[in-house]
Amino acid sequence: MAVYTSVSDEEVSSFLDLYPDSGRLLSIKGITEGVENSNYLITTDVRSYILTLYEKRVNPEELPFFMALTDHLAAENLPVPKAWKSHDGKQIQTLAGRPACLIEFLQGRWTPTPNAEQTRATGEMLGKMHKSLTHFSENRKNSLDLENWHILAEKCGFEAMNQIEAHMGDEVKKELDYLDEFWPKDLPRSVIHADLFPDNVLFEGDSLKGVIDFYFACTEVRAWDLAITYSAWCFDQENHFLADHAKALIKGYHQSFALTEEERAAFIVLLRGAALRFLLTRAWDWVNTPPDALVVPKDPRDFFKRLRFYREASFESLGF
Ligand SMILES: Nc1ncnc2c1ncn2[C@@H]1O[C@H](COP(=O)(O)OP(=O)(O)O)[C@@H](O)[C@H]1O
Ligand SMILES: N[C@@H](CCOP(=O)(O)O)C(=O)O
Repeated sequence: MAVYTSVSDEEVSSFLDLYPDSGRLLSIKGITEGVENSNYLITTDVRSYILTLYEKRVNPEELPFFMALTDHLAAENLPVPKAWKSHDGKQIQTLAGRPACLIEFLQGRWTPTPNAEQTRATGEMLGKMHKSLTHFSENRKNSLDLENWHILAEKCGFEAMNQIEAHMGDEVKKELDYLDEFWPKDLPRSVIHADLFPDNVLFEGDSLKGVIDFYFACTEVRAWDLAITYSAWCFDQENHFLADHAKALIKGYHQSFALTEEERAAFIVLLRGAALRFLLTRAWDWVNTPPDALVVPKDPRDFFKRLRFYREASFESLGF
């Protein structure tokens, strides 16, 4: 579920009046997918829109960065949703007491079980975004970097993680020590998507129609974005490694952008960092989401299993 803030027909009609040629409101439908913000599908007699109301996890001061990022990628014909501009040129408004944007609606649907061709297409699109972002000059600090993984792990509690699954907390502690020692410091950095999971990529058949949800985008080690995407796309729902998906993802990425030798050499460390980052944010939500909450927390054990897989993996088995 992700409809935290309710809006009335009257509020949305007045909101649409702020935008040129937005049309007459026909319907408002709350979108239950997603976890961060409230999203509505708005249909008018002219077109469809996504109305996003930003909830507590997005800092309103950072919204201009996200708008500049999607404007930059869209200007290079990449399929990302731009925020519409109101009569007075503003992309960010207030609605129902929350910062709000009217976002371009993209066709397509996400798939929970992507095939190898969809995975290749996603790698190719990630490479295109990375290429485009080599000349994007804005920056945003990663609020979920190695330093913050330490803080999050302490806040979660190693014992609480051991309760989620035996040894989870102990292994997280060891992994943090490992990453402190080996996390690469000198790899190329740029703005990255940082959350390119299957639920953020829209397809019609195998044709990639859109990339959404840039609200974790930040300035980071660029190849870590590929490691995050790999960790999200190259395992099945029982967390078995999908070697054909891994090969396809890397092949697709190389069709539009190249990894350096140093990035390839560091890739297992980057994968371990990706698995730990999602293990920790999920563990935090797991222990802090009340049982009666409307949002179902995602399972941290998935990334515990993937982390264990990476610790045992050889470079040759990774699909390069
Ligand atoms: N621009 C868009 N075009 C079409 N559908 C979208 C768009 N943005 C979001 N959606 C739909 O809304 C869902 C939740 O959006 P998302 O940005 O992932 O939310 P959250 O930030 O809360 O996680 C997506 O899975 C998708 O179905
Ligand atoms: N991709 C993350 C959760 C972030 O949620 P999103 O709905 O904004 O993509 C995870 O799977 O842990």
